[in-house]
Amino acid sequence: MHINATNFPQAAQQTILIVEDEFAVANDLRIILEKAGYRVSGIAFTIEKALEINRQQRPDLVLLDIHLKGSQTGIDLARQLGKDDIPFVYLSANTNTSILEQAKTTKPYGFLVKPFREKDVLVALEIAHYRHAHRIELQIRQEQALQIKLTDALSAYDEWETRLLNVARLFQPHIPFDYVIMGLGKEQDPPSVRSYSFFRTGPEEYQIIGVDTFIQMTGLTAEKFRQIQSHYQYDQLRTYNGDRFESLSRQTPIVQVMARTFRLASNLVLPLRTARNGDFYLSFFSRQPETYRPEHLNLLQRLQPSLVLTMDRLVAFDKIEQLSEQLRQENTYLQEEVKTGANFEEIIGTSPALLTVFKNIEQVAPTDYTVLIQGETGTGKELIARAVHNRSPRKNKALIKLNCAALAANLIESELFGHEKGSFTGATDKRIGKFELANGGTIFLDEIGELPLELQPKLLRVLQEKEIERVGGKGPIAIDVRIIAATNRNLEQEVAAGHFRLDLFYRLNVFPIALPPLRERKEDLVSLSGFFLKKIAKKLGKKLTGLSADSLQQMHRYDWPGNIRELEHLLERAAIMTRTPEVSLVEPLVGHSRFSSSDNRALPEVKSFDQAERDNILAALKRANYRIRGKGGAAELLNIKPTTLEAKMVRMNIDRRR
Ligand SMILES: Nc1ncnc2c1ncn2[C@@H]1O[C@H](COP(=O)(O)OP(=O)(O)OP(=O)(O)O)[C@@H](O)[C@H]1O
Repeated sequence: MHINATNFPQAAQQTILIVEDEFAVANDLRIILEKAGYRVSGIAFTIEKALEINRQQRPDLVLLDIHLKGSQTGIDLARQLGKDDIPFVYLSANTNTSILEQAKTTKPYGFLVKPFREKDVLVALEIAHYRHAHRIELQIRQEQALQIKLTDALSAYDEWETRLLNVARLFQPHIPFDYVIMGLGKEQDPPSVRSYSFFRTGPEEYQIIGVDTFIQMTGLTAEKFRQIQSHYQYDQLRTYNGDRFESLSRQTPIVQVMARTFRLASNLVLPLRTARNGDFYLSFFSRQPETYRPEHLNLLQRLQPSLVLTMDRLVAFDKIEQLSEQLRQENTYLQEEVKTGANFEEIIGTSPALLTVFKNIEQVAPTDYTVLIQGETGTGKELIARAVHNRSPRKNKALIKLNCAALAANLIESELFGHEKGSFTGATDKRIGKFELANGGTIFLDEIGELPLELQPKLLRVLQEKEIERVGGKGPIAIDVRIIAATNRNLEQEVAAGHFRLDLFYRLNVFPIALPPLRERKEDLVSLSGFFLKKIAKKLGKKLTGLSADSLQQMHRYDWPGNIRELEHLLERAAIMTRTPEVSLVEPLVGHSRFSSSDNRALPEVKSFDQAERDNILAALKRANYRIRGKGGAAELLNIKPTTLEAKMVRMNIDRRR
């Protein structure tokens, strides 16, 4: 095709400035342009010269070489041209990616790669002219497309991390950055949304910087990180270039640490304050000191309302999702509780020892203090825990019970703190742990003395930080849970023996309640027996009026090592056997009086505590024909819960099927 002014009708009115320090190239260009009907306002070898020519006559377009002699490059001139709204097309030979990236941010109207053909030049000018004439319309269309893509990326059915990484990718051509942080603000709610940051390692590659990686890279301690992170301000849409960035970094330790670690030199913050669901923000950082310009601010200002709406909606969905998951699991848990019949709360007794306990409950229930209930097995520790919960402001939320002795060693952590899908073999679904389930309510840690040593620091962390971390999770989740712990062991002795951490003991022992054994409140025997007989009569469908005088006398002489649970089981056995409404004990209660003997001549053999416990379990298993649960099972004979017995057997390596 022969090219002249007729093929490019707009050429006749156009004035072009050529900024090029290679004379031969500049001259070729001049010839091409003039032949096509353009007017060349001048050829400049330097930026200064170009500015001077422009002052005399404003060109319609500038052809601009990126590499120029002198300290300034074509990119510097491009910034000025952008401000003056003069369109320009870059001329470049082979250019490295970093220069090209920078050039792109100046929003050129085209690129011409040297060496170029005449036709390439004229077509590039034609397109530049068209784009400049329709730039507002084009800009609106591009922004709309970006807005739609951002909303799609944020709403995708993916993890937050993936969604936000895609958002970062979408922003890159418009808001250049080397490092970006995206996250929910200080009132972090719901816990599934957190801060995410991405470090650019290549044109399309990003490294995800999680909290752990960040801590590792910066050399901060977790504690210090938390502390300085909480001071980060992001409530204004602002750019920090050059000196302003340096002063920001001096005033804000977290920015200083990031700047040092990732060699950052400028920052642009976009706060996204949602009406209902906390504050979100995007913070872009660049290694160039003057990256962020008014046009970036303007673009973000225009995108801000739609991003705020999207975030508000998504976070609300997340909250609903989380609440319904909690409700679902709470429901399953409560159904199981109802089935096991452990849901009633009637504490029988008027003995002074028990009245002191009642006073303790009244005192501590309305507070949020951690309660430690200590008492022998079967004394009613769980009942007391329920009573504290039911009299507390948390009574309408769940009381979640966790038997620390009955946890399978490899699943304890996931049971307590939950896990993310795929975090270990067999974790096919996300699961909420007991702590999260108890959020807003109370968690009852039964048999706390049995908690394995290696798990104790984790529990301590929950108590101190009031946050948990799911197995395979992305970060801590804030929780609001009241703790009630119970044990039949002497925890101080356990601490002395090195089985229990002292710091955890102090953290739990905030408000101790000592539950007296039955032998110290025998005055309650009559009312307790009456209560249990009524319950048993209903269960068995038998008429039972009370206990025989002889049985009551025996019961008063007895020491009740298994306490109230033992009493309940004893009465149940007697009630099953009885043929009359008046119940008599099946076997006489003798030989268990551990503390009444003063016969020093025939002292019994003394075994270590562990050996005695083992022998006792073996004896019970043998007598129960190796049956653990149910009537006459080993657990009942030992007066402990079957789950506790099973856990003890695993720990002591006792085979359940002899
Ligand atoms: N004061 C009481 N009034 C009525 N029932 C009671 C009382 N104390 C305990 N019980 C009953 O005795 C049984 C054992 O109580 P619980 O399970 O609370 O004991 P525990 O101290 O938690 O035992 P363990 O140490 O074995 O866990 C339960 O069935 C409980 O309802």
